Amino acid sequence: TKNPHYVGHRTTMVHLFEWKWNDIANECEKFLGPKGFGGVQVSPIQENVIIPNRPWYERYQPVSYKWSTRSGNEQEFRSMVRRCNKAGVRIYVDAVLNHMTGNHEKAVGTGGSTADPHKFSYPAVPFERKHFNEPCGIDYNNAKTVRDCELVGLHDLNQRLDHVRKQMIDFLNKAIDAGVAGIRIDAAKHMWPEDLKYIYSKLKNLNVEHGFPPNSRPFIFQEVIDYGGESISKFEYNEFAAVLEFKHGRELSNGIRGQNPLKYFKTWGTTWGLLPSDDAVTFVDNHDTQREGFMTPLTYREFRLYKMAVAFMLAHPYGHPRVMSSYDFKGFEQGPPADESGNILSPIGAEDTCVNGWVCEHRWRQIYNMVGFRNHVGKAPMKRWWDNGNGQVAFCRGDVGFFAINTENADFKKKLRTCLPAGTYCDVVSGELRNGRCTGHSIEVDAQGNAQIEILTSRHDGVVAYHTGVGI
Ligand SMILES: O=C(/C=C/c1ccc(O)c(O)c1)N[C@@H](Cc1ccc(O)cc1)C(=O)NCCCOc1c(-c2ccc(O)c(O)c2)oc2cc(O)cc(O)c2c1=O
Ligand SMILES: [Ca+2]
Repeated sequence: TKNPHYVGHRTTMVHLFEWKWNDIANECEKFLGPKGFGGVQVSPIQENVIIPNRPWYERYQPVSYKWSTRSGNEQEFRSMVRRCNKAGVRIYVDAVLNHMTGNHEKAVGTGGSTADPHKFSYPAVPFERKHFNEPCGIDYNNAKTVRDCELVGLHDLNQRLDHVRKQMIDFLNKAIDAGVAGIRIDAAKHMWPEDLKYIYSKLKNLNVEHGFPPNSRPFIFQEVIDYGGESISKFEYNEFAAVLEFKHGRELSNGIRGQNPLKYFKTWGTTWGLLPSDDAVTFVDNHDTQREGFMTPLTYREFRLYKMAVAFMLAHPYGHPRVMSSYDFKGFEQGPPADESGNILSPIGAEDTCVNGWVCEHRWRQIYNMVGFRNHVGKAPMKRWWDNGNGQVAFCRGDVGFFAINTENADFKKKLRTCLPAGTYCDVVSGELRNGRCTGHSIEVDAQGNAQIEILTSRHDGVVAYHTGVGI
C-alpha cells in the first residue's frame, strides 16, 4: 500500500506554495501541528535559473541539485524538516527531474551557479550534452515523444543513463537522510515508468531518527496530468507509486458549481475512471491549474464554492487529500510576494494573521476544521448516502461523522438519519466546540439518530459537518 507516514490519526497535507523554509517551520509549530495537518508539500529545493520578473515557474527550471532557492539554503531546509517532524508534520519535497532549463543567455541560478543552456552545459551538477535527449517537439498522441522530446523547450534529461540516475538518486537520498517523508515527482508523465521505478528502487528507507518506523519507504506521488484522451495514461504509473489525480479537481468543481448534479457523486471513485483510492493524491486546485484560463477549477477566488469543494474532498473517504495554500496572483506569470531585491515576503504577520498578499487557505476555519473532521472519522466507511435527486446531498462516516452539502439555490431542510448517537453536536464548518458550547450552528440528534438538517441558501457556508468529537 501507499503510505504518507503521517503521525497518529493525521490524514491531510497542505501545499505551502513558494513559502520560505523558516516560515514553514514556524507554521508547523504554531498552526499545522496543533490543527492536525499531516504534512507539507514544499516548493522545489534544487537551485533554479533566475528569470527576469521572477515568474513562479522559474523554480521548475533547475540549474543544479544544490539546495539553494529563494525559499532558503540547506541549513534552513534541514532545520525546517527537524522542527516540522517534531511538531508531527511531515515534509514532502517537489523534485524536478525531467528537465533542466530552457535556453537562457548567461543562465545564473538562485545559488550563484552558472550554466550554458545553449550548449546543454550545467557544470554545477555536472550535466553536459550527452546526458540530454535530442531536442524534438512533443506530440501528446505519441508516447515516445512525450518522454524523449523537450517539454516546452526545456532541456530533456535521459534518465536511462547511469550518470543521470546517480545524480538523481543521490539528490533524493540526501533529502531522505535529512528527514523528509516523501517526494512529489514533477512532470512524471514525461519520464519513462521503468526509469522512475529504477530510481525509486534505489532510494533509502526513511530516517528513523525523525520518528519513522524502521523499513518505511518514501511516499512518492507523481504528477501525471491525465484527463483522458492522450497517449499516456496515469495507470502506467500507479502500480509502483502514488499518482496525483487531476480528474478529481475538475469533476468535483463541475459538481459543486451545479454543472453536474451532485447526486451523481454517490459513486465517486474508480467508477468515475479515477485511480484506486489508495493510489490517488487528491486536490481541488494546484499551483498550475488555479492559473489556467480553460476549464479552471474552483479556487480561492470563488471562495464560497471553493470551501464547499474542499469540504466535500475532506469529508469523502476517497484518496490522500492535499489542500492548496496560495498567494493572490494578479497575472498568470506572477511570482510570490517579494521585496524589490526579490526576497520572498513572510506570509504570517505580527498578530499571527495572513499578510503580504498571501491567501493561506489552510488557515480558513472551514478548511482546517474539515481536516479535523477527516482525522476524527479515519477509515470509517461512507454509508447512508442521501440526495434529493439533484444538488442536495448528505452521508455518514460510520457512526462517527455526518456531512451535508447544498449546491442548489433552494434551502436544504430535511429530517435525516445522522448515524450519530443521541445528543447535541456542533457544526465544525460554521464554528467549533469551545468551553462546552457551540460557537456556530448545532443539531439535536434523537434516540433514533435523526436530526433536522438545514442549510439555507442565505447561510455563509453551503456545507455542515458533525462528528462525535464535537458532541456536548
Ligand atoms: O505554465 C508554465 C509552467 C507550468 C507548470 C510548471 C510545473 C508543473 O509541475 C506543472 O504541472 C506545470 N509555464 C509557462 C511559461 C513557459 C515556461 C517555460 C517554457 O519553456 C515555456 C513557457 C507556459 O506557458 N508553459 C506551457 C504550458 C504549460 O506546460 C508545462 C507543463 C505541462 C502542461 C500540461 C501538461 O499536460 C504537461 O504534461 C506538462 O509542465 C511543466 C512542468 C515543469 O516542471 C515546468 C514547466 O515549464 C512546465 C510547463 O511549462
Ligand atoms: Ca523527458
